[in-house]
Amino acid sequence: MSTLPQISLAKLAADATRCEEQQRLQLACEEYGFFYLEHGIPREQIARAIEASRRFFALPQSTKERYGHASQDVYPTTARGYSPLHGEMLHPKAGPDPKELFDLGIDNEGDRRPFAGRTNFPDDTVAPDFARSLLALQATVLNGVVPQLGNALADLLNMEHGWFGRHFSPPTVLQRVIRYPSSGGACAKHTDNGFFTLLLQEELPTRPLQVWLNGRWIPVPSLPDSLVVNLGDMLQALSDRRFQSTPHQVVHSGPTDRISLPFFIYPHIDARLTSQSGQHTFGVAEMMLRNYESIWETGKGAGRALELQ
Ligand SMILES: O=C(O)CCC(=O)C(=O)O
Ligand SMILES: [Fe+2]
Repeated sequence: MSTLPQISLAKLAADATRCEEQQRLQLACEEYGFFYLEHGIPREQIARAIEASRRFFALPQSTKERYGHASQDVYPTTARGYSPLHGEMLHPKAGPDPKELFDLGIDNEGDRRPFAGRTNFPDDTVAPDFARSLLALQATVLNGVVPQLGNALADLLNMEHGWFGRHFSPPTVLQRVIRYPSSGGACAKHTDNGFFTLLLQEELPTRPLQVWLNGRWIPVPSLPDSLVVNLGDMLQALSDRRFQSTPHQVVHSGPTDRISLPFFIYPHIDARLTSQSGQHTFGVAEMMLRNYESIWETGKGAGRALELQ
């Protein structure tokens, strides 16, 4: 059993249930900052991306490193490609995380803005179906989940009609594939810096993802046909701290390694947003670049990591 709220996209969409589901969503955002979302994404599509990712991570280290940050042609280069075990540090006290990962985004050729442009992927001869299955999953998530949830959140913030479409067309997307080794994988405590994160995780007997709520760590097991949503620092700022960007961590060991597929959703890269009260204004590119500098250059960790014990 899980103690996190469960929200249904279908109920948010249907006239008969929308109002009640919006109220439940509001409570989830204000009290938890974390909830399950029943999504309707075909199970086979998720399984296909996880299988292809497992095959990629099983390649020789030297092959995977051909697709590392140095090979990527986006700014910053740390926003794309392969990062080995202990490559990223989310909290300085914990040190580099025992996990390996591959980052991609919206594959828009020729876009030279920060966090945009094409990923240097292994092709099908090297990692069969890796790029295709991940980009197909991205299309499903961007069409079938992001606008529906984004509009519901904008309504709760009393933003004007069309606000979400105006500031998220297209969103900035950092899509990640993570492998936590069975011998002990982890992702240190942090908050996510973006608007919201959608996490698809494998169903495992263990409960590696944990959320910091009311002074203790609460496990967030995978539930069938649901993804986990957590709110990020940008949404917390935009709601004048009414919505919570909740600290979380991963501690994994078990019979198998663990693959997780987070989608970090940010507004349009050129957007400048002002909170409901007018108290907080921030530029998206500027805030994202500051977070990347904190993780990859100054070693201060992700999101509000330094504020956390
Ligand atoms: O792998 C997970 O379950 C969560 C990872 C996470 O929190 C992150 O990468 O920001
Ligand atoms: Fe996170």
